[in-house]
Amino acid sequence: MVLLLASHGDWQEKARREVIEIFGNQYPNSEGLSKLKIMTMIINETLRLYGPSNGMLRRVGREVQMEKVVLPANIDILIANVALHHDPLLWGEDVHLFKPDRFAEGIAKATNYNSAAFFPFGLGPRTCVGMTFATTETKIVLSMILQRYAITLSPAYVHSPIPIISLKPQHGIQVILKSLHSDA
Ligand code: HEM
Repeated sequence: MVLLLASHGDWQEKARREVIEIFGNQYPNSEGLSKLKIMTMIINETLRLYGPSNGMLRRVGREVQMEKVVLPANIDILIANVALHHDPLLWGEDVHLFKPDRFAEGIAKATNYNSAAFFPFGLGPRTCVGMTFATTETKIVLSMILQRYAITLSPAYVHSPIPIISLKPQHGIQVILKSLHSDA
């Protein structure tokens, strides 16, 4: 998210305005966190483009037919949510662009009510148990950064997302933080 906000100053500004409107310069509180609409859109769009999970492994228990495809028993399959998150048929030709507006009216609307189009935390009974914790933590940390710093991308940054168990920036993410308060 920090990378995407560093390279999309307009969204960084929108997110900061929302944070200041809701929290001012105070620590984030739980009531305010539930009101962060712009930030929720940004989190969802970030998870769509660069979600940590590359896919989910499953063992096929018994032979199943899915339309023309037959899956034999006892094979392992990878359900690549990352492929679905980048499918132009589901998201449109601008699928590779960072456009949080897609989520302006929620996930159901963004996916055209297709729950299998966006599942960064998995689907069904094994859905991530840390989902609420992870999103709440992200909102708190990001709010506190945006209250204090303007973020720009360092010229040293080289874009190279790489799947090593989860998706990682191969060479790290170098950003420049500029304090928004003269006394900080
Ligand atoms: C942005 C952060 C995170 C993402 C994108 C994420 C994603 C996922 C995904 C896709 C699965 C499903 C795996 C599968 O079905 O095979 C999963 C499962 C799980 N996650 Fe997360 N996760 C995140 C953060 C966390 C955190 C912070 C915790 C713990 C505090 C956590 C704990 C778990 C556990 C225990 C499972 C296994 C649930 C089960 O099998 O019943 N996750 N996560």
